[in-house]
Amino acid sequence: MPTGCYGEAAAFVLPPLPPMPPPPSDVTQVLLPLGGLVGREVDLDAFLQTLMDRIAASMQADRGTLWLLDPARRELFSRAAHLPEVSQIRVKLGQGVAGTVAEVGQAINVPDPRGERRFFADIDRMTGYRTTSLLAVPLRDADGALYGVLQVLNRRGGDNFTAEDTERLTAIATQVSTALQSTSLYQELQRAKDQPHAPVGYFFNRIIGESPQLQSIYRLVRKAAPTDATVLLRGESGSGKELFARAIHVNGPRRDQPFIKVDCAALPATLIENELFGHERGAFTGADHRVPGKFEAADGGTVFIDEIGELPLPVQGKLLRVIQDREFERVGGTQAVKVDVRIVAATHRDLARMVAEGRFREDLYYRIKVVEVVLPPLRERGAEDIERLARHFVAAVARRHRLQPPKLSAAALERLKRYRWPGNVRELENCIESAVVLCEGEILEEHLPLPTVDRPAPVATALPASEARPTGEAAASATGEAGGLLPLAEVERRHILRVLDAVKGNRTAAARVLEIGRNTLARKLKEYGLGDEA
Ligand SMILES: Nc1ncnc2c1ncn2[C@@H]1O[C@H](COP(=O)(O)OP(=O)(O)OP(=O)(O)O)[C@@H](O)[C@H]1O
Repeated sequence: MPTGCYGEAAAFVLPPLPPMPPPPSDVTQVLLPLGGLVGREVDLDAFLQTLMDRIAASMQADRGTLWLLDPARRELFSRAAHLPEVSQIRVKLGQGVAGTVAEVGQAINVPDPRGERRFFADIDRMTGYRTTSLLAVPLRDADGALYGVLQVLNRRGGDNFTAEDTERLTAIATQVSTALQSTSLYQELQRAKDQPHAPVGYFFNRIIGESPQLQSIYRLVRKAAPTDATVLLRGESGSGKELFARAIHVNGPRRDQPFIKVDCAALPATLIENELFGHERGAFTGADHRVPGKFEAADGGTVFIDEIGELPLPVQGKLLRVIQDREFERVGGTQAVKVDVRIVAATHRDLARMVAEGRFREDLYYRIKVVEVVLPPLRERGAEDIERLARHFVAAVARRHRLQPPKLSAAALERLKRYRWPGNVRELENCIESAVVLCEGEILEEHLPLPTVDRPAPVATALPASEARPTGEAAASATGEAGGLLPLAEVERRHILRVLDAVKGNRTAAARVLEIGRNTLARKLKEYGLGDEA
């Protein structure tokens, strides 16, 4: 189960949740509609969130948590929480109330956690939340095997949960189990049983996409993630390189250690070495104390080197040494510093060509591309993936801005599918965000901030995928409004402005798409009278 998507990608709008509905007399009234949601839902996170919101509301509880079992690590991990303060919590079996429920397989009702030996106060410390009452029941599959725990916290009005509440939550748990068993989440848990060493819970659930291209990437990433292999991610700007770099980290053995990103394109060449390796006191004027670099900060974890193609040649040599010998010297230092890091790198450039041109070290190139993952541009992932992503972003953005999720009109959807997305998923996300904020009720074609003239996708591109540059809308036409031919400088100006527009004014991303430096871009914008505000 690589993604948060499953089932038919049909139109999905969460029904509005009343702030505090009275407890329904019949449990089925709370959860019956959820069965219908499962088949239609396009975003697993959104589904689980709705589920927990409804359970908390129906139990008169302040919040609820869905815990799932990771059999390899003998741990429970929180998969969805009503108002979660931290993204994921893990507890050992037998630890805390939920861990005890998972171990003994029976419901536990804790009226007052203070002085309750099974209560695990660390969680409150972690979240800053004060638990005053707690009820947790086991989740079992159709065969009766325990695979999780359903928990609610702090009954409203300061009351304790009653024996009737325990019965009610147990009945809800049976229904939740039925609903969950038709999701890919449950299938992932089942798969984990056959692979006792593969930890679960670190799904690619934030990555949306089911196209064959993405499926083969999930397979590759699933194999590479649990190892320490260096991974090179290639793909256009906004195609999801960083997202996959994080997925590799959290699906691997270093997941509890730091993930540190260094963006070589965002730093002047002179500062990159300092950023990566740190410096000793006195290394240069103003260096009045020793500063550790990103490699030291990431010790035990992963360093994500974004836009590795921008790494100056001398720094490439130093990086090679880190990969080979796991050691380096700080700037201005002579003493070797040992580090234990995994390296994941990304680039939109054709590094093989840079090697041939002498701009990238061949030995480093082979060292970093032990596993190479090529992310397709969005336009090559097919209309269905665009639709899935669009629906996912509509729901996510509406949630983020506390708005009612609007519907996407058929014409708007068609438009999204035809557009060529030079800024890839990032551009789609930004486009949907602005449409969600501006529309009322329904996203219509006119809410989408896209160029008005859409051209059909070219049949084939003469460039290799890694080098393919945006065409279609992003490529400026050589003719002006009256059909007369334009001077080269004007074509360039229009093209730059269109790319900038496509990446929502993000200059770093625009410079990357245009394959020019940020400074060059800034200079050109100044020439166009756009100065710093562009
Ligand atoms: N498959 C996907 N599912 C959901 N969100 C995605 C997906 N791919 C990308 N995104 C989102 O799109 C945005 C851009 O992705 P990301 O930063 O990973 O791209 P990138 O290739 O690293 O871009 P750049 O080269 O410009 O740094 C992010 O907000 C990310 O969460």
